[in-house]
Amino acid sequence: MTLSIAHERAQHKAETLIEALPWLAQFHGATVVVKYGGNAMIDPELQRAFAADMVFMRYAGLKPVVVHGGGPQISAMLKRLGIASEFRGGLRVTTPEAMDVVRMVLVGQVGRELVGLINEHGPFAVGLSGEDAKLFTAVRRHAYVDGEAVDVGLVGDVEHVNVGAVADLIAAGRIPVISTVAPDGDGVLHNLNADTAASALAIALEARKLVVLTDVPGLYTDWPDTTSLVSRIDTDALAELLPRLESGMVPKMEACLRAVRGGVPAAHVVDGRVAHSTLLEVFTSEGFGTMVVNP
Ligand SMILES: Nc1ncnc2c1ncn2[C@@H]1O[C@H](COP(=O)(O)OP(=O)(O)O)[C@@H](O)[C@H]1O
Ligand SMILES: CC(=O)N[C@@H](CCC(=O)OP(=O)(O)O)C(=O)O
Repeated sequence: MTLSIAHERAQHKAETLIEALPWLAQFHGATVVVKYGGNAMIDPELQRAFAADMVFMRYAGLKPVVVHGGGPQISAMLKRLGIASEFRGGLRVTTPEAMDVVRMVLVGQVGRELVGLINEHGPFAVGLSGEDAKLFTAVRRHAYVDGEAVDVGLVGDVEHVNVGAVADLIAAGRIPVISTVAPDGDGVLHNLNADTAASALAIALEARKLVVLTDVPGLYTDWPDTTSLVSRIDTDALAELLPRLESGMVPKMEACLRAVRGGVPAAHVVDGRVAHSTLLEVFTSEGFGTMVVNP
């Protein structure tokens, strides 16, 4: 390699590092809630990149909190066990038998794997479920299909968030990794949609950002027309668009809307198929994906 090429490469690396400076200054000390899901949770290389991003954020002085999904893993385990499973209005119909499997997979498998990947970098990640230290209290909810309320069994919304245990872990420099099952007021365990739970937690923690990983570049206002991808949308425009969105995006965009209306300054949907998508969103000037903000 000639000296000029080596200099050029070094210069490029320095430019990339220095581009992060204003974002490091802006977000130092900020709590960022990240919903981990989609391909980033299935592909081993993307899994490792995600774990590294959380540790990078932590060393950069931010306070990442991870809420993970696991829908595909739950479906696979239910199938292996011969337990029928279906979704209604974007929510899994959850019988008591299925609930046991949801808890086993989310808390005992998906959560554990992510904790292990993060902890390859040091003693950072601690796994919790909504049951731990009463983190979440669930209230049973219905799904809506063509405007009609339908019973989907042990499925809950977050009624109350008790941030104590998560705040303690953050204060101790840990990275909380949260699985979204939670008891209702009577102690009966419910299955929570992970996007919804991430949003409730971001509000309760007064997070500066909610970042939701998905398998598309962002929100399309006219799905699947690829020219309709938006980089920024305000909550009024999003609320107006929401009834016209298709099922996959509904819980995600509802979660972003609720978070921003609940006081989180910005919520982002980013493409988890791109390695290090969370870092790109937080530390680069272009941003990444779709950002939801107040009008
Ligand atoms: N308006 C839209 N903008 C973007 N994606 C959409 C839209 N409408 C439907 N989708 C679909 O929603 C999917 C994301 O939802 P889902 O698969 O439930 O997410 P995840 O598995 O990441 O939690 C996208 O992969 C896309 O196929
Ligand atoms: C009520 C409900 O549907 N719960 C989800 C919980 C997991 C989740 O939300 O995972 P993703 O983010 O990967 O979709 C389920 O049982 O699949």
